[in-house]
Amino acid sequence: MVNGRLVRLGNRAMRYMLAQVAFQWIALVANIALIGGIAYLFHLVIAKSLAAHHMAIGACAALVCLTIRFAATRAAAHMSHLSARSVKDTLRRALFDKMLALGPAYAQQTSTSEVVQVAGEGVEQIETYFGLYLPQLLYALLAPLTLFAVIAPISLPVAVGLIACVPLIPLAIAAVQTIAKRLLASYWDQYAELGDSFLENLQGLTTLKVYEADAHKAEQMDAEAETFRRVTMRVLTMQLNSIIVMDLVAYGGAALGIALAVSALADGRIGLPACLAIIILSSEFFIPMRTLGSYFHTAMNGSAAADRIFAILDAPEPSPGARELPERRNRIEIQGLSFAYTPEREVLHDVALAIEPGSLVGVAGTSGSGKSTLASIISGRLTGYTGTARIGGVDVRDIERESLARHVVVVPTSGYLFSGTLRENLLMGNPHATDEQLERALAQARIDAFVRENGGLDMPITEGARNLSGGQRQRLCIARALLTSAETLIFDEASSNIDADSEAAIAEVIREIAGERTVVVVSHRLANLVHADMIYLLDGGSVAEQGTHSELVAAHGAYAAFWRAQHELERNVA
Ligand SMILES: Nc1ncnc2c1ncn2[C@@H]1O[C@H](COP(=O)(O)OP(=O)(O)OP(=O)(O)O)[C@@H](O)[C@H]1O
Repeated sequence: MVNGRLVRLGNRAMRYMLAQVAFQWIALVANIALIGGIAYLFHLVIAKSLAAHHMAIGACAALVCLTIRFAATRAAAHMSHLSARSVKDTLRRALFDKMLALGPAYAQQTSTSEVVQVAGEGVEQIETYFGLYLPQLLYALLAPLTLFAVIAPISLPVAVGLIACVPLIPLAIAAVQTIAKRLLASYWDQYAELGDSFLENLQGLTTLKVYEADAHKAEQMDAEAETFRRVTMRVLTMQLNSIIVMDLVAYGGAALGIALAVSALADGRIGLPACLAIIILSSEFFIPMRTLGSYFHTAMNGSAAADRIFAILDAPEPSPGARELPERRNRIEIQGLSFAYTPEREVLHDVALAIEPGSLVGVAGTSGSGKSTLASIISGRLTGYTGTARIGGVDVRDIERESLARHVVVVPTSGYLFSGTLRENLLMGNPHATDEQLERALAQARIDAFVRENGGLDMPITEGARNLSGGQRQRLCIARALLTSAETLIFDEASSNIDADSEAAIAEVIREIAGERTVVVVSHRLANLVHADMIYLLDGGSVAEQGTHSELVAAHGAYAAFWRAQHELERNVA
């Protein structure tokens, strides 16, 4: 009934929870005092000794009790809010820290929609667990014991009869718990699946429209939504059924208490005022347990959401390196490097290569040969490799993350530009850059004229940079990369999918910056590598050939064959 790990995580909220229970208990005591007072006045009425001053004292006492009850109930609600807020804060912070700790490789451990779901809806569900369920669990233990202590001196058999029924509710809860756990795990699976499809279809909506596949995808999503609806209904049915069982126990128990009190009255063991007090208090006996039962289902949902959060929090993190790299002249050296995304298939085998500081190195190969994987290893995004990948003599895994990020910058096929102004996007490369430096980088990336004509550094960038062409976007990303002080720039197919002018401009930039910095160009298009000091040709995850362009062409091997084929194709197209 209690998720130990979740409770430990919400440790900070514990004092609010205890305060909440204390306030609930004070409200209960005020209620008991009020009922006791009413019973006493009733006793005076029966005894025909009720005087005016009794009425006045009674009214004052009732007012005090009601005020205390009201204030304590309000304070308990406030404590509930504080503990929920503290837990939400802790959980969201833990998830956020985890994402940062996983770094750029987080997508290998979890999906974006899963993180969004658990951090949003999942954490909200856990709020109920801490804000309502756990305090109620404590209160539901405390309240019957308190009432037992009050009723026992009046009538021990009635008190024993009432308290004997109380454990039936937790027993009913425990009975449904196993079913509920299985059902809720399936509920969250379906929910995450639906979220994944929704996000993917939304992101690919244009493609779906272009290929008129949206109707088919809509049907698939309808089917998934229907499965989710069914599992939601099963969860609700289970919850309603168990609430009925708990109601039967709660109201049956209260009825038993009333019956016992009336029979004690009939036998003359208690008087009418005591009987009246017991009748009112016997429902109080079960209300806390009954309320606990109704919170239980939301709490179970929160507990199931917590399991998903823990799965993310438990994802193995790349061990943080601590070594700083020297600012300049770092040689990149790879030896016996192998890597597999999944145990069944190795995508890099025994790769060996060296990249001299300030050189221009090309990595060529057909699609799927492992070029981007190699780039990701050098930039520290993939860490689960065997063999060595060293920068400046230090294994990439041992380099402190920020030092590595300062040293190696990857310009991917389509870099991300954020909505805002161009200046804001460029300053990500170097927050201290002056306008002059920004303009110089734009000029170096051959995009300055376009920027000048479109509002300069304050030109707006819309969401997803949709107001720019692919080539413009790419050149702006290159300008941003140039603003960094990174010694090594890796262009991973940075000029694919763009117009010929942009491609030529990017090739020129790359040649210009080589020498000042180390440049690695990953490209399946060999024309981009002609000027490289060294080219490595990957084939099926291994280095098949290496040398300069002219050496490789002269060798008449696989590179030469690719070169001739690409050359031929481009001439025919032209
Ligand atoms: N995240 C991943 N999970 C599993 N397999 C992957 C993943 N990324 C890449 N692969 C596989 O690893 C192999 C190498 O992929 P990689 O992207 O490094 O090739 P590439 O040479 O850069 O290809 P391209 O030129 O098409 O970009 C491919 O067979 C691919 O299917």
